[in-house]
Amino acid sequence: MRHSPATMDSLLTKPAGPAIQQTVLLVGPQSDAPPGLLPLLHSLGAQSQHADSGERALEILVAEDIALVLADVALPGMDGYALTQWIRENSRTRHIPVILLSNGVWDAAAIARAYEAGAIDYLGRPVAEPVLSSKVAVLLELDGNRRRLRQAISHIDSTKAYYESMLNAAGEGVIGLDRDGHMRFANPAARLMLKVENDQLVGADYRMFYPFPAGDVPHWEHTPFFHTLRHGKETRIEETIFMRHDRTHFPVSLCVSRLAGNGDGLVIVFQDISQRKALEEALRRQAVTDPLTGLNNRSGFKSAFRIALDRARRARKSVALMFIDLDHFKRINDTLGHAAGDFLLAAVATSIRECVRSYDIVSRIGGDEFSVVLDELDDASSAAQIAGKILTALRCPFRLEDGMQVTISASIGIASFPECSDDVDMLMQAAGVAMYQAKSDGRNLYHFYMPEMNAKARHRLMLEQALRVAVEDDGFFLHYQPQVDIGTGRVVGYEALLRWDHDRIGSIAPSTFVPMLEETGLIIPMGQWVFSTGCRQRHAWNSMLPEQCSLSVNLSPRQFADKNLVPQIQRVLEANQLPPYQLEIELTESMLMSNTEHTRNLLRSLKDLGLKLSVDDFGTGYSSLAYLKQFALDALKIDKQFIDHLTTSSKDKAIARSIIQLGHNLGMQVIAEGVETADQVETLQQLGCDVVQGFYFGRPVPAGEVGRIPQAVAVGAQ
Ligand SMILES: Nc1nc2c(ncn2[C@@H]2O[C@H](COP(=O)(O)OP(=O)(O)OP(=O)(O)O)[C@@H](O)[C@H]2O)c(=O)[nH]1
Repeated sequence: MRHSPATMDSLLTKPAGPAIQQTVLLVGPQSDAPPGLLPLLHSLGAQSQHADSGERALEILVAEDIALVLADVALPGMDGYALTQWIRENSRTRHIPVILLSNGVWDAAAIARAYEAGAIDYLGRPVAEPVLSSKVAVLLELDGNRRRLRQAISHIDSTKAYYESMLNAAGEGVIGLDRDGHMRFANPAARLMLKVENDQLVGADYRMFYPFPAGDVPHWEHTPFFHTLRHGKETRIEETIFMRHDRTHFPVSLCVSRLAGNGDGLVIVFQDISQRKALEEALRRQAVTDPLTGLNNRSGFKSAFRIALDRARRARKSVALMFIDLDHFKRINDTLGHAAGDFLLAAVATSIRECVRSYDIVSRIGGDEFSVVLDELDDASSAAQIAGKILTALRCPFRLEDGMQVTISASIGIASFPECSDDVDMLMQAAGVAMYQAKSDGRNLYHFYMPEMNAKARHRLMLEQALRVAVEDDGFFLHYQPQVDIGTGRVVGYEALLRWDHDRIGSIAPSTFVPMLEETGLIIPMGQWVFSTGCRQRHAWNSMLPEQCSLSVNLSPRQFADKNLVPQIQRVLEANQLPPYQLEIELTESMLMSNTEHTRNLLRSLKDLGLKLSVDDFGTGYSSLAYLKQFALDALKIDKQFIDHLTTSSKDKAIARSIIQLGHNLGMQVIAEGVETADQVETLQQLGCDVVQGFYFGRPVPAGEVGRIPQAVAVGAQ
């Protein structure tokens, strides 16, 4: 280790440790101490020890730290020469200066003998006090310097050991570079990370660990290290690459500082950040991957889609975005459980993957929503082929973990670049709109986005929002339409019909808002409202209407599936003291078709309550009639579409006749809906229909106007 002279000087002049204690050993007769010596020692801060023989002197020399020996030549036993020689030959004492004293004459032979033995000087007795003083003072000063130097070296050694142990223990790699970029030092951590031995490293230049792309090796002066050297400013590099001795690379973060002191070199402290980077990468991957299917998640999809669009833009190719939403997936979860749902989602992911090319981007962007980006298409219409292929693949039964087979379908919306838009979000929105169109057109379909869909979608969104407001703010009301006994002309019932008038749009058709209520689930609170409002109203009419006159209320599929339906109806009946036969529930064929335990239990419970049950829109749904014998139903309602052309179409007439006969044969009443003319009434009379309902007898009216409806009318040509 090199030190500047200034540093060395300060080490020598400023004692680094405790004050120096010097002892002078006088060997000879006690009374022969040279005059003035003891006061001199006192003035120099030194002390004395006395030995009257050479052997005793040896004991003291071994035991104590002596600064100077003044020994008589003539001693009992071992003489001064022998003592001096021993001192010189002993490693512990060889540095101690010895001055020999003699009462005799110092002739040439004696002087030669003294020097040969290792004495530093000789004096004859009587000793001249000034001579002795000057020699002792000089020798003690030299000894003092030696001791201070020894202290300083020991201090440096312990400081060095301290820093070395810190460097050795440090987890960070520490490399020392000289001003030309040559390595001077590397701590064990640096050597371990660089996989290099100390002797291979020291003297090698910075390129050993700091790689550059081939052909672009900057001169030392263009490195960040040299920059630090020149400007003295610490440089931190959050991420760069270092090279191991085996030429493999690894990422590091580092800090370069100029060495303190003469600034002749640099110290680089670095950390291997491979683990941190791997963790970051894992987190990044997690952030873009859907753990269930291993596909991109929504955010992974968006960035991959963005890249695909940029590429297509440059290559002037088309990109098609498909939005795939499974149909009625909720049912799978509800009936088979969430775990089966998850299993199916993973199987669907695999199935979709198998329908596309390996480089097409497949993602799961939500619960049961997938997307496919068909990259670099020559023509967007080939997306149609792939959509068809996906629909077919998804229609194939999937086998679940327990061996059970399930069949599903999907609805697909397709939007293409550049036709629809060149913006990621707009394309996603367009594909979503097209997908909803496919859903509302019956599902298991694909649709390409068309601009007019957007307006429709916006309109629908607006309506949906208005619908929510109306549900909360009591924006709905009921109208009541009379049902007339075709034989007597008496009003035998009223059908409660839900109505909605929007402030700005005006009256909105039930065919528009009822499916929306159903889809949004708002039908549950609305259905409840219809029951309680209708029943309250029916109760209020008690004095005005005959006791047998019933109120019919339509039930939606969601209400039908609602477990709370029966207790709710029961509560409403009780709250309004309504006898159950005054309430008729209108069901649709599709509800009755699902011959599940739930359906059977529900219908049984409704019947047990004493309610009347009728089948609405009969003849428009499924062709199976098996359910008619399964359940105890009270009435069939012939759909308006068979009534409209009843008098002109022999087929419609035949259908109406068949329905009436079927109903009667099964012990049910038959009600004709949408009756608008006297001819229709007459025909229905001829066919034996029981009850008629339609504009001919009265439009649906608010509750307040029901009182004005005559309770008996003339029916047809009686
Ligand atoms: N098993 C499972 N189900 C999920 C997951 N994420 C969402 N879902 C369910 O997927 C269903 C998605 O339903 P929707 O798409 O709204 O409706 P749907 O029943 O598919 O009906 P349509 O889309 O109108 O044909 C909901 O019931 C969600 O609870 C999931 O990670 N695992």
